[in-house]
Amino acid sequence: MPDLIVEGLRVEFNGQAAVKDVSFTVNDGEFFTLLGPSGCGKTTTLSSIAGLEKPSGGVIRVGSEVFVDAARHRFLTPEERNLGMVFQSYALWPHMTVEANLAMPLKIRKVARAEQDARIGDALDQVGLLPYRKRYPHELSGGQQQRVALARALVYSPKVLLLDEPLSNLDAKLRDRARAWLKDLQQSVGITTIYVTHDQLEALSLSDRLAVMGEGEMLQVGTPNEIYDHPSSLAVADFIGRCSFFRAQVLENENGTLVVDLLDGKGAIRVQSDQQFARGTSVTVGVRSELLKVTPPRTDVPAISVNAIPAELKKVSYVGARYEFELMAAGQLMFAEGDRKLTDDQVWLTVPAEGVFVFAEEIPKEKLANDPVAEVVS
Ligand SMILES: Nc1ncnc2c1ncn2[C@@H]1O[C@H](COP(=O)(O)OP(=O)(O)OP(=O)(O)O)[C@@H](O)[C@H]1O
Repeated sequence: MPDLIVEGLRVEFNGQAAVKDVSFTVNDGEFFTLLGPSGCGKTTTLSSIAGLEKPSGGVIRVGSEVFVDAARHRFLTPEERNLGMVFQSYALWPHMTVEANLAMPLKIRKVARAEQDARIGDALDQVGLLPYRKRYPHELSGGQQQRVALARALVYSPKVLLLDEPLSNLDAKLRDRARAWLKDLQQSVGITTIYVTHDQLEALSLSDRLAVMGEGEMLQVGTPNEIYDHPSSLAVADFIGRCSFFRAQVLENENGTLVVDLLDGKGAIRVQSDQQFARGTSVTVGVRSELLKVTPPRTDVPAISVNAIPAELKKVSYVGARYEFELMAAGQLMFAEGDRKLTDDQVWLTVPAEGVFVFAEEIPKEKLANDPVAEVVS
């Protein structure tokens, strides 16, 4: 199956751009995810590929076939594109059996009766629902209905599969199982898939590559590891995983080691960075919560690490296998994790020298500790 190419996509609603100059390529057989907060333009991008929105700019191609070329006023209809689609609401026809639901797209495409039966059998087998072909949707669980919706999207061998938050109606446990099952199915069918979600766990676990979107733009495209370990901006680091941020100023920059002064007068920390910053540059240091270490006040931390700073423990949450901590340190609200409960108010927070991010960007105002949200949390 061919690659999908989106170039310079722009979509406007009432003169306002919901998608601005978005470009990406999805490789043959790849599971590619559009990830981002609500309203950032994921569904609009997917709908433009499906032919449900009419872009005002850009080109969309699958292999050599041009679906959209806005400058030339070329827009194929959804039917001409032959793409499989599954949305949040499965939209099965309630008065039709499972097999009748699957037969519908084949009838529309005028597939011969004998072939219809064979294809329906194959598609139901793929999703593990062959024995359920005579049932009606209300006789199936939510997860099973979701599988029928997927079988219906696969039954006519589409070029590309488009999935918009297809697991969001399932409860947490079922969702975990459905995620594993969906990945296996996609790999066994080998179909190029574009998946839309705002759930980062889903995106990281399912995708070969993903695109993080923000306010109608592409912020970063990469593998889950690239995006988690090397976010290109503060916004991406903040959206993926849980990150704490320190405002700092560069004191020294030698051989890949930065010494940065925390701006609340609590001292300096040393971090590794392959980026060059001039002395005096204002930077933001980002640290993943799982890398921040919290230790009780009795521990002689300064002897162990130069990167230990005093912190005030604000909140402890038990989340099963571990504890999550919210702390105030260096004038900022911080997030950390640990396997032991802590009860002291005053603790040490150790920042690792490696694996941190240094951005030449200011922390957005709403992230600062004195904003109303942070105050409510503390
Ligand atoms: N038909 C429409 N008319 C006007 N504005 C729209 C329309 N559809 C979407 N928008 C606006 O375009 C922007 C992008 O919407 P879109 O649905 O693509 O976001 P999303 O990232 O998929 O969000 P969510 O995760 O909440 O589904 C939003 O600001 C939305 O309000």
